[in-house]
Amino acid sequence: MKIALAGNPNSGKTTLYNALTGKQEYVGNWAGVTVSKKEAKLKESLGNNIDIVDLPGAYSIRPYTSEESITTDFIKTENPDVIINVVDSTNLNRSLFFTTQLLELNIPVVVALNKVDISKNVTDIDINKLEKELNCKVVEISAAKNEGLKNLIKVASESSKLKEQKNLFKELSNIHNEEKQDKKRYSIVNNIISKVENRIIRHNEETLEDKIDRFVTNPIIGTGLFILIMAFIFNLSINTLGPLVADTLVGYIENFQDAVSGLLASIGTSDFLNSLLTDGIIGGVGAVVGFVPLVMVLMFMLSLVEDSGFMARIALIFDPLFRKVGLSGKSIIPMIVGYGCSIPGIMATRTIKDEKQRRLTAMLTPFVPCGAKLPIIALFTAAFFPEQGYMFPLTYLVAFTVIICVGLILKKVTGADNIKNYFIIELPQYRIPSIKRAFFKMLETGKDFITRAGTIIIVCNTVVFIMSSFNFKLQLVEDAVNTSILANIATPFAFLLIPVGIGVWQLAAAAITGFIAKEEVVGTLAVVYSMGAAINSDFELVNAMAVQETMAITAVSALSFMFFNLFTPPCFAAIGAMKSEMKSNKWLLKSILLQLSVGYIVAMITYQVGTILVYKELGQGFIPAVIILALAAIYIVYKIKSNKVSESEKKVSKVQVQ
Ligand SMILES: Nc1nc2c(ncn2[C@@H]2O[C@H](COP(=O)(O)OP(=O)(O)OP(=O)(O)O)[C@@H](O)[C@H]2O)c(=O)[nH]1
Ligand SMILES: [Mg+2]
Repeated sequence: MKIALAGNPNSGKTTLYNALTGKQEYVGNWAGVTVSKKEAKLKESLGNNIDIVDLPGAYSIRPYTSEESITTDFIKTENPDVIINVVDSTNLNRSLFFTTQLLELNIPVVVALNKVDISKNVTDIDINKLEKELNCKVVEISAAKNEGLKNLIKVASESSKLKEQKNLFKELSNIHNEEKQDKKRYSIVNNIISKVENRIIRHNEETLEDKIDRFVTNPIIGTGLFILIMAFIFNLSINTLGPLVADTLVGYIENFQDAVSGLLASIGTSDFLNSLLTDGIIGGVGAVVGFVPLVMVLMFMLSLVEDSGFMARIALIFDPLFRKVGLSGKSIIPMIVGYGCSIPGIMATRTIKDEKQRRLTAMLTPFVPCGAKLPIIALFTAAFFPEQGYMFPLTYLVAFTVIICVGLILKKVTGADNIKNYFIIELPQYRIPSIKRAFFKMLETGKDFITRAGTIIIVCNTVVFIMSSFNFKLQLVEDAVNTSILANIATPFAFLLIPVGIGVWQLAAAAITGFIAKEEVVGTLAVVYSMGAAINSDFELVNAMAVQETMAITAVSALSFMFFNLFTPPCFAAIGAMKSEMKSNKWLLKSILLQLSVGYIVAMITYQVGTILVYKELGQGFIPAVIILALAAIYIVYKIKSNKVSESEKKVSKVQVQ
């Protein structure tokens, strides 16, 4: 038997799905979290041979956004045996519109009145009357508290056997004008509500929550609060709790490295094999894994903030700003999700209706520093700016500025400013965040990171180590690494990076491997500079002096290298996600070119301007840098001009048609 979970966004379908199947799918306290359907078996303790399908939230059977159409398509084509319509009981009024539509599909429907744990003190719903009005079973549950689930499954199984569920709303489908039909439907819903619901707190009464919201959604207070919370979170994960855990872990890794090295020496393996294993693999992977605790602490904290309902308010505050750059407030949700990993972030763009805005958001989302970029930021800020604790959060602020500036340029270049859109985000209820959920999310992030370290990073590091140990004649190059295969391949790229201030083959090699996986930037640096012990165990993140000495670049170059890695195209996997979401090779190519140029130019400006300001001299490749910048400026101006011309041509041709 197949049960589909359908309902409005944020009604708790995924929470129910997780409770029924034992899965840990992403639950967020805002609308539009689930963007593709998920399917799994019901837990044995609740029943046998039942498949549960979780669907993206929808307000209507007639789809308005691409993830809503997944829901409609699924229900129409896959014929589930029964639909559980998950309804947020604190918001019955809005939910029933969709319920009445589901009831017209000739598939048995059971209404699961969810969140009864919190709705009892705002509203009183007469279940029996509601069942009569809708002519379907209504079951009270709390997905979050695991209440009423057994009964729900029992009722759903019984209902699935119903051959015919008499539909009380047939007359509606006879109204062919959509607008009229919707109006009629609203009036029917309102009529039902007036009979079954007795709200203790009326919709138009100001609750405590409303009062808090008036305060929090004030742009200045909200932004200030956001910055404070973020600063606290960053501080905790980068300066205190994170390093404390990282320290212990790095201690273990170092002991392991020594043990393996001792063991190999006692067996008498060759020097090369010994150093491949200890420096190349354990050292390189260890350099990456050492940062996992930071990422985990960060994810834990962000998940708590998300769950409290605060992030949805932030989206609302930033809406006007995002709108100015041709995006919508909805664009901020992919970007918040993108903190963890760009891939789900890019997928979350599906909730954006307008195709162009959707693609633009997918283009910009990878500029948000994802979890895999965190080791790069942590390493470089800690090694080159050990006294300037603000450098870490500042990096995120730079990323935000880059997004806004690039968005603005894109808007001018593509003419996306002509799009009118309305931002509807439901403000979810505030609540005490779930430690358990945050904990699971943290574990999952850690697991992902370690899995990647154990697969792709090991492979990359082995290849990098071998390539940096041999020359093209396959001779070991021991002391003259500058003649290694890796050095030979990376040198031409390093040449291109001279105006960026990072024209050394080691850095070029690290940046190239970063396209495979961003963690590998740190992994490669650990190999090419043999600095497995970059993260030391003396209660500070990295051994700043040691790193500065081995890398021998200026602080300004280090910053430029960091920006280059943050803003050039993301890893292969994220590029794949961009490809599948944009559904156009032309757009994909444009995005990659855009990201390459943005990364290059931001890093170049940082280096050239920084060198003049800090060291009072001209940076390397100053002249080429000026030329590149001038060309870029000319190109942008040209594009904007030609866009304006084509806009006015369009207007002219419209007039002619009329
Ligand atoms: N108090 C309470 N909160 C709940 C309950 N069920 C779900 N929630 C919360 O409601 C919010 C939305 O839950 P989700 O399961 O992500 O909602 P969804 O319907 O899958 O949302 P979309 O995927 O956006 O369509 C989360 O913050 C949940 O923790 C419940 O029974 N009680
Ligand atoms: Mg969901």
